[in-house]
Amino acid sequence: MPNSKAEIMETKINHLDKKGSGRAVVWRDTGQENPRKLKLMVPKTLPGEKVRVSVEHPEAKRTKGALAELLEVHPERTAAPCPHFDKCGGCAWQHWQYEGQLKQKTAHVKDALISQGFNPELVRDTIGMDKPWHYRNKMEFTFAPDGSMGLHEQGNFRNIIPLETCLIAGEEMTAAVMEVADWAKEHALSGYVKDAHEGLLRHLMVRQSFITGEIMLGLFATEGPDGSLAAAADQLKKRIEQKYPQVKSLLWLVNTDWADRTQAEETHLLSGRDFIYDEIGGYRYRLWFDTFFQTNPTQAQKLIDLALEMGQPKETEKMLELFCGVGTFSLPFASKVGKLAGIEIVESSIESAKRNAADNGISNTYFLAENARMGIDQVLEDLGTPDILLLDPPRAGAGGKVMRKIGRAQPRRVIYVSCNPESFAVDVKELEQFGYSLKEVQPVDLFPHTVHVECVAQLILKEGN
Ligand SMILES: C[S@@+](CC[C@H](N)C(=O)[O-])C[C@H]1O[C@@H](n2cnc3c(N)ncnc32)[C@H](O)[C@@H]1O
Repeated sequence: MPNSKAEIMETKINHLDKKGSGRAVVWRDTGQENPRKLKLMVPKTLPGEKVRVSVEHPEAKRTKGALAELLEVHPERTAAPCPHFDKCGGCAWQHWQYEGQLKQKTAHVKDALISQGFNPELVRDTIGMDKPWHYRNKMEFTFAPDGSMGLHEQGNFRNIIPLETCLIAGEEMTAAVMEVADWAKEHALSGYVKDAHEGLLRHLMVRQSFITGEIMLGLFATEGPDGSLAAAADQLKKRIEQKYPQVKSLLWLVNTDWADRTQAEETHLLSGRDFIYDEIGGYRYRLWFDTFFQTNPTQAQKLIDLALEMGQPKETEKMLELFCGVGTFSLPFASKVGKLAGIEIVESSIESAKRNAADNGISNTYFLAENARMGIDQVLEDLGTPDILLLDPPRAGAGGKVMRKIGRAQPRRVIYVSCNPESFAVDVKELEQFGYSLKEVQPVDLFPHTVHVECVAQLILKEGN
């Protein structure tokens, strides 16, 4: 229901924040001697746009405004093609022509480097996608209390928008997901209610290999598929097997935890095997439901190619890789260097990395399940000074301690793959004191229509070090 206290205000969008929403300032006349400053966050707007905004809490110092009318329009504004765009929290920028999004991502990386005193000329233009739609090979949908399924509403995480389509998910995946949604509706199965900690269905995870075509469906529920649920589960199995033969793994996963994560205490295999095969760069990978794998395989291939181009691996060289996951960068590099050691904190990913190396006939690798900060000393002792060091840390970055250990180890070339320009800039700054210079930074767009940007960067040890 619209708030009767809501005020309509006119303002101009100054800039975009980290989540891709417009930011503006309004000086409100409150009848007092001085007007009051109100900082506004206005989603789905673009820099420079003049807008009329509806503000539900005008008395606050900072709050959110809903776009009511566009008075002056950004030249790169376009009609968002997805019917869910206005509400869905999945995409921030479908209303911005793709070229504009890419320019913004390049500027974001440059700003992060400038903040640490680097030359922004080192940053190349962001590499985009030829077709920036249906690029995601993995999605997680949530069940609402009434058993309908969809994506979280922007700014109102508890609200679920029932799914009709998703323009960033692989098309075949969405069709299989809709089949599960119909099945849940026909059996009148309840969705989980977080506050009351009751209800049955929580999430549906879907992943597909765009190369092998294999699909995995993982249904997260608070009870197992037995007793009163056995018949419904059996029907789901038959339905999926008949209509979607490309689903090679259908899992019923039990999660009774209060935490709303896609984790499982019990795994029940309804159909197929408990993993699917995927491929990237000609290497084959087994993916279980909880395996981290690059979600945009087309662009991930570009990251790998860039890392190889910058790293120039040679047969006689030794390499150390930190945060190696299941080996997405390790396998292509291992086939070019003499020896490769990889460190990763998640034990199951390291088990996968070992198996993936073996499945692909690669035998010059050594993988260690350990925190990078601790594991690096151990591996350096065995390996000696690596010629190449590649790191691909999570969003928080590698951190000062790890970076200083890298600096002291003195590898000749460092390749940094990053998903967060800010933590990347802080991390690489640490290496300057050890004689490294940043050579180039190549942003790559792995998540079109969102604010995220990845980078591959090369640092080299200056002569005389
Ligand atoms: C951005 S992912 C990169 C994975 C891999 N390079 C890939 O492309 O699949 C970051 C990885 O770092 C791992 N990780 C997070 N914290 C870590 C730590 N302290 N030490 C080692 N690995 C860590 C995560 O489990 C994850 O696999």
